[in-house]
Amino acid sequence: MSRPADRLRVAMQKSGRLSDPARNLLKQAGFQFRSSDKDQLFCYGDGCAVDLVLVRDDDIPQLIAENVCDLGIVGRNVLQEKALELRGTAHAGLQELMPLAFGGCRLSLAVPNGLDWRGPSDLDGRRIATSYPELLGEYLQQQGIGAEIVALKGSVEIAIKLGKADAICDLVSSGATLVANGLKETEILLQSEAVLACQNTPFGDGRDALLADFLARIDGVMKVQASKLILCQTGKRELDAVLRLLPDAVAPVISPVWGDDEALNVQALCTSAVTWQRLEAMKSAGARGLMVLPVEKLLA
Ligand SMILES: Nc1ncnc2c1ncn2[C@@H]1O[C@H](COP(=O)(O)OP(=O)(O)OP(=O)(O)O)[C@@H](O)[C@H]1O
Ligand SMILES: O=P(O)(O)OC[C@H]1O[C@H](OP(=O)(O)OP(=O)(O)O)[C@H](O)[C@@H]1O
Ligand SMILES: [Mg+2]
Repeated sequence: MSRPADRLRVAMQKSGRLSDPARNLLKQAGFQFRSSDKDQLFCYGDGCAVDLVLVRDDDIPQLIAENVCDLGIVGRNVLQEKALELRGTAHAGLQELMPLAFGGCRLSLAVPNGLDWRGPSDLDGRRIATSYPELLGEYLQQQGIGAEIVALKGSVEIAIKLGKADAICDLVSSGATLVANGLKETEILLQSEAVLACQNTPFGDGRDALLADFLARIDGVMKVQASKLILCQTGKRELDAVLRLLPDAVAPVISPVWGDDEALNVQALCTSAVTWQRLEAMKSAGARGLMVLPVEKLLA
């Protein structure tokens, strides 16, 4: 099915963990839609050439692979599982364009608490329940482990109690579900988060320019989210030590303090986390009057 060359069609989860953050991201990037009703499954862009398709997250990679949608916001776990499934078919070629810093979780192996875990080879000849048979299969192959994969759509943790499996491979975030089921995490197969996905070949029409603009805006929002402006004062002798704690600062501005020849003002735009620990370290290094401000918009 061919897509109109003058509009981008973006697939995202209708309702679930990724829906609200994905909507917010598009909103922050200035994309608005004619309907904000969640039951409206196709939302036309309002004053922009981007339309939304709201679906189950599992369907997003296939919709992109089949050219029904141009882009998708989906977990890396779901994208990579589908990409492996489509390997060698006419619909291969899915790619991750950009991580989006929400929906963080990991795909992990877990075994009963009581089991003495020595390493992945303990799984040789065992049964492992999972909703990610492709990712698990690839891992087992790489590790040279001969285990049986028991594919389940959900509630994977119960498989051991039901006698269907000896271990599981499932998503973990807080770890509470594992604890509640008497399981312990043993190996991480994949660190996941929501990503922007598309095909790995250019559209070859007007959508390439639309995609470049779309990515520039999303990238701008991601940078603003990560950016903080730090303001402080320090002595001339302490300046180097303070700046060493700001390795991510983009061209810090250093200016004199009126009426104090020994003091300097420091203004630094930081692009990674500004934690309390970092501020305390700066204070110990000689920074005073530390202030951290959010950044609303950035135009490079
Ligand atoms: N604790 C978690 N458990 C599961 N997924 C998580 C977790 N934390 C983040 N995620 C991410 O959120 C994505 C969507 O999770 P959600 O539970 O909403 O999916 P779902 O139940 O399959 O939804 P759908 O109805 O769209 O199929 C996951 O694929 C994963 O990338
Ligand atoms: O480490 P935690 O924070 O406990 O999160 C992990 C759990 O969350 C997900 O299940 P979900 O609640 O989506 O149910 P489902 O697997 O049955 O869809 C996942 O499949 C795990 O069971
Ligand atoms: Mg799903």
